[in-house]
Amino acid sequence: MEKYDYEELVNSTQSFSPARLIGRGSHGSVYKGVLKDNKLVAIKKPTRGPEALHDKSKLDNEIGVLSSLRENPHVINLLGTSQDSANGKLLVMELMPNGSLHDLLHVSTAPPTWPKRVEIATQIARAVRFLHEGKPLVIHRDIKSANILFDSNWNSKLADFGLAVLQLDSQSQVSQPAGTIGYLDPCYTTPSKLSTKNDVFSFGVVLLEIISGRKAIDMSRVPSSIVEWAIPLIKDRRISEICDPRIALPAFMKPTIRHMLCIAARCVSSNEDQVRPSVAEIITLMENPLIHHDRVRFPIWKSLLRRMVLLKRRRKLASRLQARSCAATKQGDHHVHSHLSSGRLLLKEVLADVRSHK
Ligand SMILES: Nc1ncnc2c1ncn2[C@@H]1O[C@H](COP(=O)(O)OP(=O)(O)OP(=O)(O)O)[C@@H](O)[C@H]1O
Repeated sequence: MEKYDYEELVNSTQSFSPARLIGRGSHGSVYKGVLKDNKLVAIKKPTRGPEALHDKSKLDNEIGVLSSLRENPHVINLLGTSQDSANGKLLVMELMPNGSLHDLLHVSTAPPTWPKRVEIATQIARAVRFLHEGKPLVIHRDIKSANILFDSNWNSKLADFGLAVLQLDSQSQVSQPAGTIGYLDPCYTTPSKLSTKNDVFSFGVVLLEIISGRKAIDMSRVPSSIVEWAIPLIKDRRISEICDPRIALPAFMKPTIRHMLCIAARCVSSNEDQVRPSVAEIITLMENPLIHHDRVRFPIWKSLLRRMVLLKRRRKLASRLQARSCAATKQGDHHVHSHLSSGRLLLKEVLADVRSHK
């Protein structure tokens, strides 16, 4: 991890000018910086003012957690830090120029396509698995669409580790429950309830958000919570009512989206131990189509039914041709008979029949 000279960061952001401000979070402001070698970076600087002390500890925590992680394609990459006696620590990370998933879903006028939504969900799940299976294990505690950012190739990465906890850290057991309303696991009520399943709950909310295009909490609707709204609809299999109405769901995507909604419902279940899956299980479910219960059940029945119908038709046709063959033999029509007995005519007719019913 690089140690940046504070003056270089000042110059790279035109003295932290408002023109370079990307946005403000709860524990700092993020600026776009252009380093001497023209490399583009994002620089997080604690906010000044009465909340500065709190901001500083969150920023320190973010630096501590990010610097303990190996590089991962779906987790924001920490490039380095800088220290200034007056301004404290600054965090330098890769620049994510395409904004957040929150903006893509709720601000942009071009909502993502259905395959893109599935890709985003899969990439976030991979990021969470990396954190949960890593050494040390990390619980993010603030998985939400505003913390999922897009790089120049529109790949998603999980960012904002201000609330994250390292499970090996003895302090982690005493952290007070924290997160964002709407994404926060209702089972996480005391410090001792901290677990990876808290992140799974938040991931489930993000899945619902990705599929519906609805905000986690929307005060203009009843119910305002996406979980309360979506779960009864999923149970009643009213899938089309959940899907983002701004973009038509193609038929070929329906089984996948139905399957993803079933995963989301399990993620937000209050039965943490038996129903809520681990993120490893979520990825297995997402990546292995054989476990796509909904996806498999209907096509298998459909194709079995279709095969039975075709088999019946073939048998009928075969017996018709058999009858014609007998008649031709009786009448001495050897031309027709030779074709029929060699099976060529039979095969041709059967194929034509099958094709006409495809
Ligand atoms: N690496 C980055 N590249 C580009 N933009 C970023 C980067 N990191 C953060 N941002 C943007 O900077 C703003 C502030 O981010 P930050 O992570 O501090 O807070 P937040 O996620 O918005 O809020 P909170 O900390 O309250 O959860 C957000 O608009 C975010 O999208």
